[in-house]
Amino acid sequence: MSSSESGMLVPQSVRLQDDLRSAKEELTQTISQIKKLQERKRELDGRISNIKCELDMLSKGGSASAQYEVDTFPWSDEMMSKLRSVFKIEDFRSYQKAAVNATMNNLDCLLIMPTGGGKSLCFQLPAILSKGITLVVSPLISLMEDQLQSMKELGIHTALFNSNTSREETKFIFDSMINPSATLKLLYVTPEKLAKSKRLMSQLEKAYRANRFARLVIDEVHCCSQWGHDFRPDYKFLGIMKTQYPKTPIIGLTATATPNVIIDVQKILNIEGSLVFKDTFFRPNLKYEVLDCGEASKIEDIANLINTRFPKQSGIIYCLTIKDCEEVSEKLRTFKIRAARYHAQLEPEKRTEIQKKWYNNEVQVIVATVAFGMGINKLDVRYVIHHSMSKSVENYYQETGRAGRDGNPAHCILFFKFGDSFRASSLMFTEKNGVVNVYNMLKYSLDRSNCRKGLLAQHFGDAWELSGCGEMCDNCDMKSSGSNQYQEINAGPLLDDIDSILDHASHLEERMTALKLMDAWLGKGNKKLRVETVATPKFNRQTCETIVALLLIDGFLKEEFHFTPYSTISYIVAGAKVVLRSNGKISQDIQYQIPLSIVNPSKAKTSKKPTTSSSSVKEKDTNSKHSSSSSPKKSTPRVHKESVSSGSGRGKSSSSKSSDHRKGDDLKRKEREKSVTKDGDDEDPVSKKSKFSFKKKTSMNDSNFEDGVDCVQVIGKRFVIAQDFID
Ligand SMILES: Nc1ncnc2c1ncn2[C@@H]1O[C@H](COP(=O)(O)OP(=O)(O)OP(=O)(O)O)[C@@H](O)[C@H]1O
Repeated sequence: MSSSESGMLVPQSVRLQDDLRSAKEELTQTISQIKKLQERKRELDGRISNIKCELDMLSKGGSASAQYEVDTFPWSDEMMSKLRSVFKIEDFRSYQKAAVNATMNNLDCLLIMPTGGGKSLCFQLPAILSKGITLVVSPLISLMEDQLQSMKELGIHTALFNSNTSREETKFIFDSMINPSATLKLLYVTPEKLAKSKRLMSQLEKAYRANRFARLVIDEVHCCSQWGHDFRPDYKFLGIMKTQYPKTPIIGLTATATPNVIIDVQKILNIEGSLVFKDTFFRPNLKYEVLDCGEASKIEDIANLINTRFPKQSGIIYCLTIKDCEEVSEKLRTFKIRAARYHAQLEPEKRTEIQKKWYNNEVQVIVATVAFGMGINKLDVRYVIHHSMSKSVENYYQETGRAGRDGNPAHCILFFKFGDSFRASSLMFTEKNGVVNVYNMLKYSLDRSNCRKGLLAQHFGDAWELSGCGEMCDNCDMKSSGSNQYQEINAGPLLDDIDSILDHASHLEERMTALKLMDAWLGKGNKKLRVETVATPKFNRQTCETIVALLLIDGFLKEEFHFTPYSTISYIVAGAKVVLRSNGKISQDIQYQIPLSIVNPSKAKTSKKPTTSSSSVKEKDTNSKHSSSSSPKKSTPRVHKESVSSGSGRGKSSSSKSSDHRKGDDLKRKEREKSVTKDGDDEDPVSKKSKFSFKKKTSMNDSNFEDGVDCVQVIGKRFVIAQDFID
């Protein structure tokens, strides 16, 4: 029986009230834990389904290509002769012949080839070899117009059907679709037009009955899937085509599709089990680099980079928002660079004019949002620079793929700053998979040890040589020069500190932006947000920011997004894995490898890599052919390791807590292989490896988070930017 301080018996009702309160508290905690565990379950379910997709594709894809590489089909001779006489192409590139043969054999197939790989030939050649009409569904009118022009030059009769098509032209097209002696071979249409035009669908039915609907081509086929990065609702309509025209073969083309996107596309198009021809994503002439930068000198760094490494050479700079785009192009002009901006808010005529000037080299650099993209076929683009990271790895791959289409060396350079990740996630969180996509991109950007081409290959489920790309990315460059020294940091105890700060804030009913969190952790900013028992970490701000970013990616922390009337704000909260940790379900140790150049710049061995500071971007002449020819000999990487048991200065329970729940290395590794999601959606991470290392940025005093959060808040005041970004 309880008693009060005065020794009097506590009435039963008071005791029951106490019990009730305590039970309610426990219930609230339990509900919160269940919520987090459910979230984790969704993450794991997603990951499992993704792995199953990959396994499924591996088992199906294998032998398909070899079977269709042969020259014994009835059309083989004519195919080779038309390839040479009409297209003036001597021989096929890999997978082209197999894809042409498969579609000529009336089989449904998906062709995944890198940008500039030659996908168009795989339906244009069959179109002239087949009787009847090939319908090409393509997402952009400008892209269709380009193809129309090039088909005209090759003497292939092609038409485009859209809202501008005149009555006479429409009549001609519809007649040609059913007339056995018509010469029209290719008909281009947008998915929107196809979905809307009952007349076209009805005419297709007539053509089908007359055995004249030869083939359905779906360009940028990844747009069918909501898992993809460019989902277009009207692509879903294409699902009925197989039901309506079962004997007409479908060929879908894309440069970017992860295994689960491919499986999803097959389901949507009702062509499950179709052949999948998947070429390597490797573009040997592209060199990938990531440069850390501070906001202050970013544009100046880009200008210096262009003026020193790429004087007078043609390039593209991608920006996250229209405002960035305007600002960058304007500033570049002050550095005497002929730059022009390109975004969705410009009038179509203006956009065409800028594009033309760029094609003619009157404009050297196009500074663009994602609005500048599909169908860009300028061969001599020597560099694609990203002013901010892309919203997904798929976007990044597509955007960088516009470089070096002539096969000569070209550079893909990403200027990275953590704050950009928060800008991107705040813009993307309303999209399905939006935050996962941003984190995959963040992961790619942060990775300073694995081959970048390997990371891309892994993302797209492509086979990859573990030995790396041979100095065609900065990470392989670093390895070969022996300068990838790193320090191993156990972020487990640091996470305990961060968790305490977040807990404290939640008791105060304060939401923590990344900036507030960093400040409270580093003993700065609002005093009431600091936690007495949390000592200032021993690391500099950049190291701490890096650790927070890694904890976000690994699911120990999570972003939550809130709308205000003017902005969308990202707040940091504990992630699902924090509950698993405190229940001893996963190891308390979280090991990260962070380069000495960040953790301890004075100890870091100098890399041959350039940094972004204005003075140091003047680097080797890259006009030369592949850098491998001029690069120094490979040496065994000399890795300097320093182990740090805890970055926290306080004696808090961290180490004892760790040992209580310590699990095997295996479990730890497995846990780190899982990606973080916005609302439990699954996605396979860019890299399944958990070791990260990072290189020095321009200024140690820069606060990346500060910039990022500010931008997030400002962005909301300019809704048009979010619109453009999505556009
Ligand atoms: N077998 C070949 N040999 C030589 N050149 C080829 C071959 N196949 C295609 N090409 C050329 O390669 C260039 C790129 O082809 P295409 O535009 O079809 O690429 P793509 O895969 O559609 O690229 P994107 O995804 O960027 O649209 C074109 O100039 C085309 O003529």
